[in-house]
Amino acid sequence: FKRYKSISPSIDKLHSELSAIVGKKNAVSSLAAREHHNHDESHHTGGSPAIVVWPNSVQEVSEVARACYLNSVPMIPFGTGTGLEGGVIPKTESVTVNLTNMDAISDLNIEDFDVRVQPGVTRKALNREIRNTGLWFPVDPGADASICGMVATGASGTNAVRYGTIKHNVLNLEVVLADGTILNTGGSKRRCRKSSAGYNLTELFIGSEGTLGFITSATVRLHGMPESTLSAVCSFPSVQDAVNTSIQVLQYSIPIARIEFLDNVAIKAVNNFSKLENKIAPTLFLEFHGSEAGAKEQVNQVAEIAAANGGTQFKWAETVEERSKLWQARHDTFYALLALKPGNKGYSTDVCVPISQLPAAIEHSLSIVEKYGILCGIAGHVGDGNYHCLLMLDSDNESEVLRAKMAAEEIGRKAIFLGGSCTGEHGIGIGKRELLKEEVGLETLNVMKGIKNVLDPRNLMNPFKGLPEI
Ligand SMILES: Cc1cc2c(cc1C)N(C[C@H](O)[C@H](O)[C@H](O)COP(=O)(O)OP(=O)(O)OC[C@H]1O[C@@H](n3cnc4c(N)ncnc43)[C@H](O)[C@@H]1O)c1[nH]c(=O)[nH]c(=O)c1N2
Ligand SMILES: CC(C)CC(=O)C(=O)O
Ligand SMILES: [Mn+2]
Repeated sequence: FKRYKSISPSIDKLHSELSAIVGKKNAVSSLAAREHHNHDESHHTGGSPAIVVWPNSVQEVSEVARACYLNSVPMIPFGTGTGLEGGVIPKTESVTVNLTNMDAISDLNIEDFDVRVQPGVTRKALNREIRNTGLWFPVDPGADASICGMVATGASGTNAVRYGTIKHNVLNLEVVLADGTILNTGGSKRRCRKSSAGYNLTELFIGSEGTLGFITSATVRLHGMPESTLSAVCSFPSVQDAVNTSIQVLQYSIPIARIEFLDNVAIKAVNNFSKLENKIAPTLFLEFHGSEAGAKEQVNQVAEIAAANGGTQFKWAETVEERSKLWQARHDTFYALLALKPGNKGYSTDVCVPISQLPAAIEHSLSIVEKYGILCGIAGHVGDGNYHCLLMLDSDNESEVLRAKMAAEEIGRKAIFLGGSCTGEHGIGIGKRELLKEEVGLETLNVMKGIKNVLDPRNLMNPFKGLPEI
């Protein structure tokens, strides 16, 4: 294989130092390793890392960080590479730290509903491991992402309306800073539901996108498995009718577990891709959790609201297999939409607005994609006010790439105008750094910069991501 040829001699020196820490086979600069770590699932592009390392323990992560710090070489944490904002893509000569070798699940406290996971543990692996305990970890970004990666991006998914986002499900984090310092954000061994002790460093690291340090373990909350689960699909005469239904469900405080919106384009795509036969219309995918009586009561209330908004009768997923097929189809919406234009890349927006502003925001988004002539499907976690316009683009077509970028920016800006955010769950990454400035304002951005400066004074943790240059 071709080894990486660095422009700076310090990279060769660093490679020897890293090999001494993690072992020769875990410090690699082969083309295959570099290319495996030069992309995520987004349309974003950039360079490849100079070296990829696979540490096996928090002590090794700390020593790796120390070596990079002393050689002033940037570091990029790598989870499972399912991110949608280019967060793992090097923008300068860097070392990528792949954390998947650290895959221990420990400290499972069934009575307290909590567990500790290292960065190599994905949400599906955790749920497999605890399946006989009656507990589960509900945060589900569709992809089988690492839980620490989900912490790093501030992820959520289809269950957030009932169980909260990752932010609501983290109790403590173990973190390694750029200079190798190891700390626990809530203090060592802390795993209580509440704490008012000092600044909330745990939340500081949630959504930090690898720019403040490595998350080397997360203590997360678990939930009791519902006694009864019912899933259904309901279609509506218009986008407004579907969205109004979800707003009213929330206004009536119905504890719905999932309420997901798909527009006509997205429904057509998932029908083709996942062999479903849904009516081509604005649609809600719904799920109800509770006791048998409780879930049925929710169903009756939501059915009444849906009918008042012109919704069809619920089409039920009757068996466990049908239910998982339905939700797999929802999780595959990204790939289903891409299959509409083979060879295209997907550019996903991720705005989140106060739920009352959803109809105006979606209507505006549709007018924007029409204005720029971009094929787009919409999928949304409407119960959270969060939706994605998945813009399909031919990355060789410069005009289309530019138009998609302008459309995404206008959609993000409108959400900010409506009191919302340019990103509900995917993060800032490479593409939304300017929008972050508009969203939080210069004063707040300056405080963020100050925090970054304290934790990473040499700007070595995942530079050119998240915060814009001021
Ligand atoms: C089909 C499909 C569908 C979805 C999604 C993806 C795909 C492919 N996602 C996005 C994605 O799954 C989500 O952002 C995950 O949290 C990324 O986790 P990875 O482990 O893959 O992080 P990945 O390796 O991609 O890294 C992402 C960022 O986090 C940093 N990072 C990763 N691990 C770290 C660690 N241990 N310490 C410090 N920094 C770390 C990286 O440096 C990078 O900046 C999503 N998301 C979502 O919230 N809701 C959704 O509905 C979906 N849906
Ligand atoms: C590309 C996006 C549509 C992925 C996502 O976040 C989702 O499906 O909810
Ligand atoms: Mn999503």
